[in-house]
Amino acid sequence: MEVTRYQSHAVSVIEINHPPVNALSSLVCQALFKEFVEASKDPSVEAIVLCGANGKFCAGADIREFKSTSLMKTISIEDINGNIESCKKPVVAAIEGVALGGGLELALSCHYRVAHIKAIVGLPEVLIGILPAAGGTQRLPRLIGIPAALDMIVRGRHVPATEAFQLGIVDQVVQTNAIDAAVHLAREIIGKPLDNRRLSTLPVQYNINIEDFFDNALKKAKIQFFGAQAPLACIEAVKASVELPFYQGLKKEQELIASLVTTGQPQAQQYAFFSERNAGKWTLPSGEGWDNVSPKIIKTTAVIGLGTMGRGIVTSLSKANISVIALEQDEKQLNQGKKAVISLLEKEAEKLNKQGKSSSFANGLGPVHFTLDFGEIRNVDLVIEAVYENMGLKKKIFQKISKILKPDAFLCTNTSGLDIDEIASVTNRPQNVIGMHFFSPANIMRLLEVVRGCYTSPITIATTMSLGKTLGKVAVLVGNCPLFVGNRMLLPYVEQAGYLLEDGCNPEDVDNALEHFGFAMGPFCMMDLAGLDVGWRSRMEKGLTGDRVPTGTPARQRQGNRYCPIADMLCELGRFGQKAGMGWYKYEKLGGRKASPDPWIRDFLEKYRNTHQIKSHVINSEEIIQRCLYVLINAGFKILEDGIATSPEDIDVIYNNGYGWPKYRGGPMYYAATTGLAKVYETLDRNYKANPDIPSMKPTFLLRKLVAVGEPPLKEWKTQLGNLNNKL
Ligand SMILES: CCC/C=C/C(=O)SCCNC(=O)CCNC(=O)[C@H](O)C(C)(C)COP(=O)([O-])OP(=O)([O-])OC[C@H]1O[C@@H](n2cnc3c(N)ncnc32)[C@H](O)[C@@H]1OP(=O)([O-])[O-]
Repeated sequence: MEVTRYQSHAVSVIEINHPPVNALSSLVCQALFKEFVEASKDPSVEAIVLCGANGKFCAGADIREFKSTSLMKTISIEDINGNIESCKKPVVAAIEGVALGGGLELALSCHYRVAHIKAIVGLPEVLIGILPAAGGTQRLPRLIGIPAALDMIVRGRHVPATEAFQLGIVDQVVQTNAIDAAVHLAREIIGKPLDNRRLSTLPVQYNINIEDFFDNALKKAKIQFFGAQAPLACIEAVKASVELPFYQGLKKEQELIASLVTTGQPQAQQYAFFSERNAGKWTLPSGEGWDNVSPKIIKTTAVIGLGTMGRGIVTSLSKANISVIALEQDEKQLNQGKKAVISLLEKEAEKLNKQGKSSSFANGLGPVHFTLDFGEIRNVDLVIEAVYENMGLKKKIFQKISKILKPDAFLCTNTSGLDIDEIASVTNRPQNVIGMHFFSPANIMRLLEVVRGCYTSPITIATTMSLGKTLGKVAVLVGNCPLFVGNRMLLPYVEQAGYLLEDGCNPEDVDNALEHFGFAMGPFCMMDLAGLDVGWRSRMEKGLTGDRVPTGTPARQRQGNRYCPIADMLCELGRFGQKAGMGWYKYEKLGGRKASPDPWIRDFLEKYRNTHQIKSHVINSEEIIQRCLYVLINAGFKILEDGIATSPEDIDVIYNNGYGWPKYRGGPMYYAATTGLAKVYETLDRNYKANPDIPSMKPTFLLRKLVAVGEPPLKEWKTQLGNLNNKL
């Protein structure tokens, strides 16, 4: 039964029961409508309470039912809302757990709302590419005013119960059972007037210049959410609450949602939503996986190395209230690390404070302990090594700690691309060794690549994936290969960006095209931020530049393939990016963030092209996007072929959460599917034939095969490979 009803004296309690989150599916809507009508007609019922089973009010419309072209149901959520709001008997919502999207819209149509202190409310539809189109954009501004409502709706913010009370969204916050409290309130208000509790009948109150306010909001949103259509539609809908009578406002919501669907963005964002949830459902070829391997509970941890990554990881663990011993090799670095962690934790506490939440670290370091003594980590459950990327150093540390730690402790390495098996091979428990590739800043970025080596046991995977979730990360299991998934795909993308400079572009042409596509940052801005010396050092280690390049090697060639040495040349001149005040761009000062195109670079590129007799040509944005993205996508197909990622969805989750890919485009593999695999294949094939010295352009076997079999849906791509390879 999706909806049940029972009576407590004169109060009828209607409970939504649709696990896991009581989403409003068509069946739930029909049942809710029916039960509500019956309760409202029943003469023995004098008041009604709406609630959700299993400690959750309702997470909104059932996203699984959204079809690509229509969001309509036989009975819409707004049909139910209208009925509730106009009911002559008082209706109280008892909010436990979550009241999100259609769930909050349902609660807003009730005459009163009681929330449990731990509940959260919000209208997060914007995050899945739509708007709160069941009256949310019309009722919320009438309840809490335009600025507060707009902020919640445009950002899709989750609001904790205490803040919801301050804003006036809920009438009571209780520490005990919210349903009992709602029933109690319902009894008290029987027979009392309800006219000013029906939000649709109230005027929207404001004392601001509405035209200016919405113009500014639109301008800001166009910058902040560049390219995304849903935030703009949300603003238009809230504006309609002021300009139009309530029922016309509802019509406007419907028009806006219908027009959003035609952009393809809701479909992409809903795909991203479910991909993210599926990423946690890892399964090995052996059948062992998330649903049959139990993780070990991790209570105590240690982090070795307090550089940028280590500090972020310590902060992350501490935020999750997991005890952590932070270890450094000398007093100076320990103190610097400690200062940095304190400052990060203070910022986190401030953030929580603003949300009305308390933190265990508000007045200090919470569960963090700093030490120079390896002996102190002896009894921890799990260690994360976060020293800099040097195989020799990492192996030394792993050898040492595997002798010290208790036998069942887990050993994790934070690396962005080193071989997990080589690191594991020096320990006395390779089955407990795993990669945890955090992204910088590690206390903020949501992505975590969990890297399985060939020895890693299922329980080590389960424990690390579960720890990732506890830390609030989106953990994705990947296989062990140089650079893993995200960075491996980035390599040909950055390489192409270099070739584009040789062929006639300036850095800003490439960045502008890709930022216009929706990336948070183009490749040259990204390199300036990360520091050009990082890639330079790695190329030196690989013998691509520096003393180890054999004499006589042509400047623009390595092992017979095309090579662009421009980044190396900038590094030789000390142009390391933001930290040097110059890189691909110039900056206002050392460490400055405001990039301006540098005439010096233009000059330099022109001379470079002359020296190498390169005929430049005008390159438009479309060519820039295709050249950079298609090689990145091609690398994604190779990763699937090699069994390094479980699915194209996992690759998209990695790009959406760690590489600034615009979520409204779903991710690179989803983008390839919507662009058309044949187009991607043909473009790559043509470009490869013209440039056989760029191997990353050669279409992969999987891409070719998928085109040959008629471009099956993304969910079926992996089945085309059979059991070719699986490193997971
Ligand atoms: C018509 C226009 C007006 C109305 C529009 C709307 O309401 S739009 C909606 C507006 N509402 C939202 O956007 C809310 C979206 N949801 C959330 O933000 C979070 O899921 C959460 C905070 C509710 C729970 O977080 P958590 O970390 O505790 O858990 P978790 O995230 O892992 O999810 C657990 C399971 O529930 C599933 N599932 C969840 N929600 C829905 C749904 N609405 N539908 C269907 N399924 C949903 C989820 O897929 C997963 O399934 P699985 O993999 O087990 O088969």
